[in-house]
Amino acid sequence: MATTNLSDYDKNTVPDANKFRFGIVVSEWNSSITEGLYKGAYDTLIDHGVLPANIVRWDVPGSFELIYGCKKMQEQMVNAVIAIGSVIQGETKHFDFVCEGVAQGIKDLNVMRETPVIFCVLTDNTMQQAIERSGGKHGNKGTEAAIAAIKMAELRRNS
Ligand SMILES: Nc1c(NC[C@H](O)[C@H](O)[C@H](O)CO)[nH]c(=O)[nH]c1=O
Ligand SMILES: CC(=O)[C@@H](O)COP(=O)(O)O
Repeated sequence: MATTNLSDYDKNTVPDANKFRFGIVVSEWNSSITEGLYKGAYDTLIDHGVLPANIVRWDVPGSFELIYGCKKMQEQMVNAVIAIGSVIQGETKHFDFVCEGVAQGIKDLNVMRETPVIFCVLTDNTMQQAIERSGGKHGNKGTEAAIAAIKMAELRRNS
């Protein structure tokens, strides 16, 4: 059963993000998808008061490189990091290893360091599924990730 719309949320539950700075690391693989995710995340951050100058973007070759890119981004003066990628099933088990590796790597960054890293990596069976979740009929996971980033930055500030 497909997920509910990823972009539906109550704006009143989101803290003012004017004081926060965010790093966004974007995979170049399936760039038509990752650019849609990035737009969703960027527009949502701006919508909640983040200044354009406080959004830092780095690109990496593929989703597996998100781990290293986010690790280095955590060393920057940012309140939270968003990892953006799109992994689409091919003919082999490579999909499984990339997806599991990225999920575990980003989990490890959240465990080992203080700056939260938000997992905005689509892991789809088909390109159509990816299209539907990066600005299509199921919304935009980039929007969801930006909201999570703001909430986690606030949690870190208050903890
Ligand atoms: N097939 C996809 C990849 N594969 C590339 C890896 O992420 C990595 O860059 C390579 O193994 C070298 O380390 N990456 C995606 O982001 N999406 C894919 O569908
Ligand atoms: C997820 C991948 O790395 C995938 O695109 C590779 O395709 P294939 O499994 O057909 O080699």
